[in-house]
Amino acid sequence: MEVGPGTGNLSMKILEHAKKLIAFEIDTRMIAELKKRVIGTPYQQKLDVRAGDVLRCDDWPNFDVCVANLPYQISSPFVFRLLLQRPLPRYAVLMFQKEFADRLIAKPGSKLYCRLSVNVQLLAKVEHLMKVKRSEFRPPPKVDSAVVRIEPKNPPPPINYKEWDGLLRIAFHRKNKTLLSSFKQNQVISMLDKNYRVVCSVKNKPIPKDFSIKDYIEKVLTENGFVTKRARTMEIEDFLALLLAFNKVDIHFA
Ligand SMILES: C[S@@+](CC[C@H](N)C(=O)[O-])C[C@H]1O[C@@H](n2cnc3c(N)ncnc32)[C@H](O)[C@@H]1O
Repeated sequence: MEVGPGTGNLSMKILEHAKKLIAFEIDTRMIAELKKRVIGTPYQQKLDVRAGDVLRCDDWPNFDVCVANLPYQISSPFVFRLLLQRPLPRYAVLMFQKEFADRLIAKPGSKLYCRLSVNVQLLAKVEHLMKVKRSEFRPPPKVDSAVVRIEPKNPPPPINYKEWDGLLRIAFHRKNKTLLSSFKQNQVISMLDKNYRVVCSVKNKPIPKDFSIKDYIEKVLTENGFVTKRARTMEIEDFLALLLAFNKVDIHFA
């Protein structure tokens, strides 16, 4: 599958090697151009062009490899849509704006390490393949690009993704602060208090009169060695351990 065949040569190159290419394209002129290129050639049978917004298409067809020269504004939703695809594709080779690619592959301790890095690396192995300088294009765009290989982990980790992302949002809100300070924000406290009370009422678990979610959270962080940890240096395994520690005592993020 390719997103946006456009007038570039990417689709033609894929058609040389692929058994079949399903290409999504939003621009009708691009669709006409691509169809014109294959008409009467052996590639015509291999090509299936789907008109419309790839992100609005609810049922992507099954595919094993995805190759796309993406419009950069849809990079993030496209990657997550790809990682939610079932059955999982074997891998994707995608071109992104360089800064976005750098965040995808960033490791703990790097300035660029962020929620995006952790979320994608939880679900996939991400590898930088090559830089593509702006001067390689005519006319040159304003930004450099990079090609990245994304190989989804199969099977995917058994995790409640909403819970996971809820935890990361708090931890990365200020990624240089300690977790203790991130979890002491009023908004965070009131959200976690609300969630805790819902869980307790569902479980018929009594809540002591002098209960303080703030103290409860601090206790979990302390007992599990997370009080002074900072999101920017935490490994995926650390976040998984933290989520487990919170969930064990009925603190939930979604
Ligand atoms: C960066 S160009 C790549 C063109 C071509 N693949 C190439 O390599 O030369 C991105 C293409 O994606 C198309 N496009 C933009 N947003 C899209 C969307 N949401 N769904 C499908 N195609 C889209 C644009 O019309 C454009 O043709």
